[in-house]
Amino acid sequence: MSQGHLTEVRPLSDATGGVRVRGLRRAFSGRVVLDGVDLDIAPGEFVALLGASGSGKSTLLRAVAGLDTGAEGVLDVPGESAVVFQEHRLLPWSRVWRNVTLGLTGPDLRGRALRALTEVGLAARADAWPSTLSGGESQRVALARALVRTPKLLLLDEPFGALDALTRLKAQALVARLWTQHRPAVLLVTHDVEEALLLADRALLLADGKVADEIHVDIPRPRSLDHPRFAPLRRRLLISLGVDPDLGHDDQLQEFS
Ligand SMILES: Nc1ncnc2c1ncn2[C@@H]1O[C@H](COP(=O)(O)OP(=O)(O)OP(=O)(O)O)[C@@H](O)[C@H]1O
Repeated sequence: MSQGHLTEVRPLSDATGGVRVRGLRRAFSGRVVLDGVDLDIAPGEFVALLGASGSGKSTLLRAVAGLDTGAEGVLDVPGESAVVFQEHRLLPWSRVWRNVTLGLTGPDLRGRALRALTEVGLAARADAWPSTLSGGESQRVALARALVRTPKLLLLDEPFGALDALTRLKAQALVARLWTQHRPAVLLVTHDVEEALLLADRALLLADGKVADEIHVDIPRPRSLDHPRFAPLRRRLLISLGVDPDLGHDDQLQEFS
C-alpha cells in the first residue's frame, strides 16, 4: 500500500506563530480518516478539537505536530511547537528536572527547568524520580517540559483525560493561567465539552474526516461553569456532537464513547 506524504510543510516565520492547514488527508490501509481538513489557528488563539472516538482528532494533532509523515496536504506551523500527550511520557531513570530539559542544550539547564517547574508549582520536586509523582503531578511536569521550550504552538492531546475530576479541574485552571501569561497558539484535543468551554476561544467538531462545525466560545475570562453563556454553549456543543443534551452526565458519556 502506498502512503501519501505531506506535499508541503512550511514553517511560518517566527513573527506569525499561527497554524494553517489545507486539504489534509490521511488514510490507514486505504481507510480514509482525514478527508480534506482545513484548519486555522491564529497566533495566541486557543482552539479545542472535539469529535466522536475514532473521528481522527489525534491523527490531526499528530500531523500538525509533524509526527506523521503519512499525511497529505498543506501545513503551515510555527517552528517552535511542543506536545503534551495523555500519558506523560517521562523517562523513569531521569530526575524530574532532567526530564523537563530533555533534548535541550545550552547553559543553566537546571535553572531553566526550575523556572518552568515553578510555573506549574513543582519546583520542590525537581530532584524527585518520576515514579514518586502522582498522575496530576506527572502531567504538570509534562506541561513544564513543554513550557521550557517557549513554544509558539502548544499541542495538547487529551492531557487531563486520565486524571480524576478534581485534579482535572485544577490542571485546567493551570493551563488557563499559563496560556494567559504566555499566549501560545493551542490545539487541545478533548472529549470533555466543559473543558473545551472553560479553555478555548473556539471549539471545532471533527466528523466524517472534516471540520464539520465551529463554535465561538464568547465567555469572558477568567471563566467559570456558572457563567450564563455556559449552559447554552454546552447544549449547542452536545447537539453538534450528536449527544442528547437532556441526558444525565453518565448517560451522555456512554452515548459519546
Ligand atoms: N497508526 C495507525 N494505524 C492504523 N490506523 C490508525 C492509526 N492511527 C489511527 N488509526 C485509526 O484512525 C482512526 C482515528 O484515530 P484517532 O486516534 O485519530 O481518533 P480520535 O478521534 O483521536 O479517537 P479517540 O477520541 O478515541 O482518541 C481510528 O479508527 C484509528 O484506528
